[in-house]
Amino acid sequence: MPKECRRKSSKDPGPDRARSERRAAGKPSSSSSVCDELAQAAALVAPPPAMHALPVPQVTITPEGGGSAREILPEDLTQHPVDGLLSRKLSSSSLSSAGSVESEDDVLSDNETKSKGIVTLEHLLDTGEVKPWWKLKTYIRSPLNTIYRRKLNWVQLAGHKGNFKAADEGTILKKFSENEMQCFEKLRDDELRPFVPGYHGVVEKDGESFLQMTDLLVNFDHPNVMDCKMGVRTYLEEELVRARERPKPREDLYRKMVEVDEGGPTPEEHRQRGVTKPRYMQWRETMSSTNTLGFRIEGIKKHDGSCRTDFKKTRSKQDIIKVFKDFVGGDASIIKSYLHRLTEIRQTLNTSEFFKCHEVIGSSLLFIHDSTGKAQIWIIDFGKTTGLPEGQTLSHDVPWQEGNREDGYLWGLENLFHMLESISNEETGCFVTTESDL
Ligand SMILES: O=P(O)(O)O[C@H]1[C@H](O)[C@@H](OP(=O)(O)O)[C@H](OP(=O)(O)O)[C@@H](OP(=O)(O)O)[C@H]1O
Ligand SMILES: Nc1ncnc2c1ncn2[C@@H]1O[C@H](COP(=O)(O)OP(=O)(O)O)[C@@H](O)[C@H]1O
Repeated sequence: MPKECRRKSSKDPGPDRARSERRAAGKPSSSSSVCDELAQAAALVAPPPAMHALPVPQVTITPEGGGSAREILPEDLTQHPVDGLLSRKLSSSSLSSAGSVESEDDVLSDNETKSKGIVTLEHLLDTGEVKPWWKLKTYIRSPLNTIYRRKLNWVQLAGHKGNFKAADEGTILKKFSENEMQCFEKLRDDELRPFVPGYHGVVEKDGESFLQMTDLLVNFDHPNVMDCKMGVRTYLEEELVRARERPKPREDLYRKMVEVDEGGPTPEEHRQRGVTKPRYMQWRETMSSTNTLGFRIEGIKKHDGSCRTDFKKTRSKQDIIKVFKDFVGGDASIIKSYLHRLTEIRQTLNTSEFFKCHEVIGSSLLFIHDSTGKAQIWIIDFGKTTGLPEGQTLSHDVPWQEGNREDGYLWGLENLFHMLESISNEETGCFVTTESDL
């Protein structure tokens, strides 16, 4: 897949390229136009079967995005990085929530590139309409615009910092990605439409392009949010090929690996102080439940404002069940609602034309519920979801082998479903939830 098909700001085509691509496609571009183990260096192996926030890292979402990762260039190296060989390992995502106006001074920032908590989004669009503050749930428009810039408190438990902006009420802006835009456009006519965020087109602001979409948290009151990244693989086959042909060990990924597991890098990688992207992603997959269950927990934000993103080593079924139970506060009815929604999603995925002919990599299921009992699950993040060549389809539930482009999405969904089902059964004593109950 070409570089422009990727979602992160650092890999995206950039505003100029994006603009000219849209121009070429005859699309409008005015600001009003509704216009991301332990592998030795060895061969690949198929995978086995209004916030009262507690202290969490705060960051300011800026148009520039997070810091860019420095790749170690071949000229930096004295030795060939990983002998051109790669093995299996794994990757992440993000979360959001409603909030209030803050002054510029209230906003903290840090140096990480990955978001892991409550963030403050800068408001980019202004319709000029002013509503009384008591009518505004998601954010408050301050009349003292010159003193306070409108900001939206949000929770982004994973994914890249700088990827989101606040927009008109009920919507958010995500940094433009050609790939994700194409997915949203195709999803408009697909059966999956009710399960993905509403797409409102591309918006250009201050020389940058964004995808405008519905803020899924807007109708929740102090929502609990969980991001589960789906699938057995979190990187594209092309990333593997590229790393094999031209390995670029990265120091930032090496550091992230060492932070979790000092023994993660091979002696060679320790010497280089760098690991390649697929190597890192495969390692992440193996450390977490991606390889063994086809999904993993990325982050959680609870109604009390507390956030957790330390799930890199959450791998066993028991640990995941514990996290889910804590997430729903032991409320069996929430689990039942989630099971119901998962059943609908599963049924729809089985008939969706879009799903049939796309490799779905790095996409997440966003679980949201609040104290009213409302519980929803949404399919988000299509930055690395890629169309297959004409006539090719995927089954999404067979093991991945390089070249078959399988993603293990349905296998993961099945495992996730059964895990929630087992919680439901436990929570309700001898009551057994079956599909006909849902
Ligand atoms: O979760 P951690 O361990 O921080 O690793 C991250 C996630 O896997 C990101 O995926 P996501 O955005 O889905 O969370 C991925 O971005 P891509 O999705 O672009 O692959 C990052 O790659 P780099 O951005 O290349 O560092 C990778 O460093
Ligand atoms: N439409 C949305 N409504 C509410 N929150 C969202 C929406 N889209 C994304 N998010 C939040 O932002 C996070 C990052 O989204 P994602 O699309 O995965 O970004 P990235 O491409 O940077 O990984 C998600 O985990 C979720 O919390």
